[in-house]
Amino acid sequence: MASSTDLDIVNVTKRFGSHAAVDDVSFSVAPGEFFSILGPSGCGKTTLMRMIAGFEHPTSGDIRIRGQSMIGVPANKRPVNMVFQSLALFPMMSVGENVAYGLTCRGVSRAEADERASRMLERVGLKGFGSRRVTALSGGQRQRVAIARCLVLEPTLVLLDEPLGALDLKLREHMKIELKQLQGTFNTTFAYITHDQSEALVMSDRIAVMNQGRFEQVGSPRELYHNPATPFVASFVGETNRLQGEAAAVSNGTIAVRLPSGAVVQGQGKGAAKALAFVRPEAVALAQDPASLSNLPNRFEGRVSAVLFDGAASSLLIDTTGFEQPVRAVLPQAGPLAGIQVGAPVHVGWTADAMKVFAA
Ligand SMILES: Nc1ncnc2c1ncn2[C@@H]1O[C@H](COP(=O)(O)OP(=O)(O)OP(=O)(O)O)[C@@H](O)[C@H]1O
Repeated sequence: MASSTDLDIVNVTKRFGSHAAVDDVSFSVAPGEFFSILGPSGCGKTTLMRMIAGFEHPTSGDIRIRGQSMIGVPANKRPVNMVFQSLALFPMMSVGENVAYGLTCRGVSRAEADERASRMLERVGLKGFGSRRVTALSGGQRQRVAIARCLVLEPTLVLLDEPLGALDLKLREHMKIELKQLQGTFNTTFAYITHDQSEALVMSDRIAVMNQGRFEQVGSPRELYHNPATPFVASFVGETNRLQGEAAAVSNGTIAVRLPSGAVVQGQGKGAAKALAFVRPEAVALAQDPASLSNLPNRFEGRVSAVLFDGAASSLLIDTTGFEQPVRAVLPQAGPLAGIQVGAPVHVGWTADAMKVFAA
């Protein structure tokens, strides 16, 4: 029977002894989708991926690929290929031999395997590299060989386990974009695991945020960023200011949170005796004249404690009256505040809509 999904994870649990590394996780991935699983070290991402690949077996639940249950199907019989952080290329083989290897293992003739490998190398931008040693390639080129070696087998699903983890920052930034574009041109379904939120945000159609064996939220990068469902998602995805306090009063859907200093912030959401409030740095308005913030329910005075210069991503830390932690705000690119210095007085403000409140 044809399936409208490439991957279905149905109530999958994996226990090691009494510890549930993966705890009742369910999700589906559509054909051609770039789906990421994002979470901190130890949250269970690798265990989940290994179960999909067939290197590990679920304690309970089902894993279906194009509607077919994979329970009991050995790893080498699944229509799945995996790209590892180490890439696991064969250093003794040429680039072309690395890409052709999986095909010859499957009984494809040498001539045809070479032909398909060279076409695949062309598609990943490595035309003419077939006879090179893999050791004579840059980190980014090796990355592309690893992808080519995987895609040449035409898997239904490609699993990628932190494949950019070993690259330096600059190359990682570049490969993020390249990987996304490659996935788009091949229209192959990718399941990607990472602990790097910016990788996940840039590349994914949808992201599952994983914490302690469970999915906290599944959504598009925008949904996760703008409408986090839990405090964990709010703090793990993107930069944010996090304030702890107690929920004071609720009126017209706005909730007031009293900070330990007695200062009160206004936000949207649900609070309890203990509440957590989050506001993104780019939602914090800055002004030298407090009158220009008078329409904002959250207005405070402060003083710049640090200027974190990073080009267009520059930010300010502002010691703010009544706050335990400095408030982080985006450094304006133009106007009177663009050149603001440490020690300068400044007023900060934000709307109640920009502040998400959760019961702690
Ligand atoms: N074979 C195993 N036996 C016992 N415990 C295991 C085994 N494999 C993983 N675990 C435990 O399961 C939990 C999840 O591990 P997993 O490797 O899936 O996490 P992860 O999110 O991929 O982390 P990382 O990003 O560090 O690789 C951890 O607490 C880990 O110690």
